[in-house]
Amino acid sequence: MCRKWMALSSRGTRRLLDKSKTFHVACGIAICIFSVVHVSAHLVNVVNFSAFYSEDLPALNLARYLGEDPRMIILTTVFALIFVWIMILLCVCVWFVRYRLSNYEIFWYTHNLFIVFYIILMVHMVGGALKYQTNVDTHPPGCLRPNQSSPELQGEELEPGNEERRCKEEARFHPHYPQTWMWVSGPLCLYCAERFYRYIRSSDPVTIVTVIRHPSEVIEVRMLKRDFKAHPGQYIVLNCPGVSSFENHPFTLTTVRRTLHTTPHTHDLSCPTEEKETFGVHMRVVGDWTERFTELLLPKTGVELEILPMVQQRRYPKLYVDGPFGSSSQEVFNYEVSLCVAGGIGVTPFACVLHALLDGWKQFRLRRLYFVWVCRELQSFYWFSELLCALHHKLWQENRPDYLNLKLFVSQTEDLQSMSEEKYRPLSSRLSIGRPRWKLLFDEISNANRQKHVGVFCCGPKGISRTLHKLCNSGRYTGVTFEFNKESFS
Ligand SMILES: NC(=O)C1=CN([C@@H]2O[C@H](COP(=O)(O)OP(=O)(O)OC[C@H]3O[C@@H](n4cnc5c(N)ncnc54)[C@H](OP(=O)(O)O)[C@@H]3O)[C@@H](O)[C@H]2O)C=CC1
Ligand code: HEM
Repeated sequence: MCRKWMALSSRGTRRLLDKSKTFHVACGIAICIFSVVHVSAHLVNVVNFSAFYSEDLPALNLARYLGEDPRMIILTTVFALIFVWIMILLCVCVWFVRYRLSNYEIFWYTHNLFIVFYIILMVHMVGGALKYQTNVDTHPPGCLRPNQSSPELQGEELEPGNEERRCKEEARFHPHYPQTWMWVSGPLCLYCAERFYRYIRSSDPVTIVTVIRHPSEVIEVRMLKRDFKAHPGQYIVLNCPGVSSFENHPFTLTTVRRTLHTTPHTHDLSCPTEEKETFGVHMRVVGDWTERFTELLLPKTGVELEILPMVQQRRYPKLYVDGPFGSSSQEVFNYEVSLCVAGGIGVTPFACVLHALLDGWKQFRLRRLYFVWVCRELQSFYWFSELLCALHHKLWQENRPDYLNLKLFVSQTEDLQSMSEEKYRPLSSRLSIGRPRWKLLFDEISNANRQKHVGVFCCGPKGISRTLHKLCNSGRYTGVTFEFNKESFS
């Protein structure tokens, strides 16, 4: 979960760590499974301590007397109580993960109990229940005490020369040195350093400069922040205390830099591809956080577009930004051929990619981009219609019409209008009805790009990424390799 360190890592490491959250969940579940095994072993141990209470070696006992009720041992010894608490904390930590999407705060509060979990984990050996013998040489296991006779000799005295079987002194024991902290402290320090760095860096609020209401319940927020640097495809995490002090929501950067035209659909956009201090995100207003956030930004309905001169900054809500963090769509440029598939607002990670190409496509390894965008309504394409048309015209002017292979699909066909404005002809002529036929698309790409590695990037409803992931791994395309890169925070 050290997102910042990962954003600094090399491309190969980043690809490896791209599934960091999935890996974290797998580790979390493994921690739960092995904690159950570990605690069960302790419970069996507690029963053994009670059943095998030793009069000879009192230092080894945990029970106070033979046959003591194991439950009493658990409730009255520090070490046993500790592992009961660890399990309670772990169950709370994990149980509330299910509320992460519906009520982030419950998740966040309970999940941060991991700090207490780790502290107890590091000290849980201090009870000293498990010991090792410190004088095996002077009291070898099985040696005979002064008043003890050898069972084999039936009570007869040891003949001379056999004395070495006698114990030279009483057995001495010492609790094991607690080692848990050695295993846990490294990663924990790394994570604490990450959280501290993120806290410092996100502590000053951003300045909101523009809020735009787009069709299909999407708003765009443009912000200003000193020393903010980002690469195409990265994402930020927004926190608006006016909505919730602990909810942090990830949004991909779709940066704006220049002034807006009059209507909300046309704006000249550019992405953080050079020293820019402004950045922006598009967010679909679904769910309690985005709805409440939108009310704070645009309280009056019907306000389409609001650019306030800096001096007249309306009292927008305080907004804090954590990030930017790396994401897989940064890899789009590192393939010769890439396929970007966006479903609905899932287009946002690719908006930055398109901006970067508009700013200067020649600088990248990428030589051909297949861009497929599926939306429910025609209106949604207006979110980035200017950008798509600008890139299309630029590539035609620079005599590279084959660089961008654009396909738009509108899946809901009732009361369909067309994109009638002349300037959107490049889009309306590439618009199809219904969902894409993925196999046909992959056949087309594989026939046109023999012996190539094609980077497949997807952001949108899970159904799309599952279908594409399966196609990439289907092995049905000889002579071309499709490498799947999933984009998601959820
Ligand atoms: N960086 C990130 O991780 C981001 C992720 N997202 C995710 O992207 C998604 C986009 O949400 P939203 O805008 O509401 O998308 P929609 O639910 O509006 O769906 C977008 C389009 O995808 C189509 N679609 C859905 N499933 C398939 C499929 N299996 N094959 C082909 N087409 C399909 C839908 O067609 P139909 O109408 O026929 O269902 C629809 O036209 C969200 O799940 C969000 O979590 C969003 C932004 C950023
Ligand atoms: C001992 C067990 C666990 C510990 C110590 C732990 C710890 C953490 C930590 C430190 C974070 C990072 C929060 C951040 O920096 O944003 C985190 C996030 C997360 N954890 Fe766990 N976790 C545990 C178990 C689990 C399990 C079992 C699951 C799922 C089944 C899970 C799901 C998540 C998710 C989804 C996130 C991402 C939160 C976000 O990005 O908003 N965790 N966890």
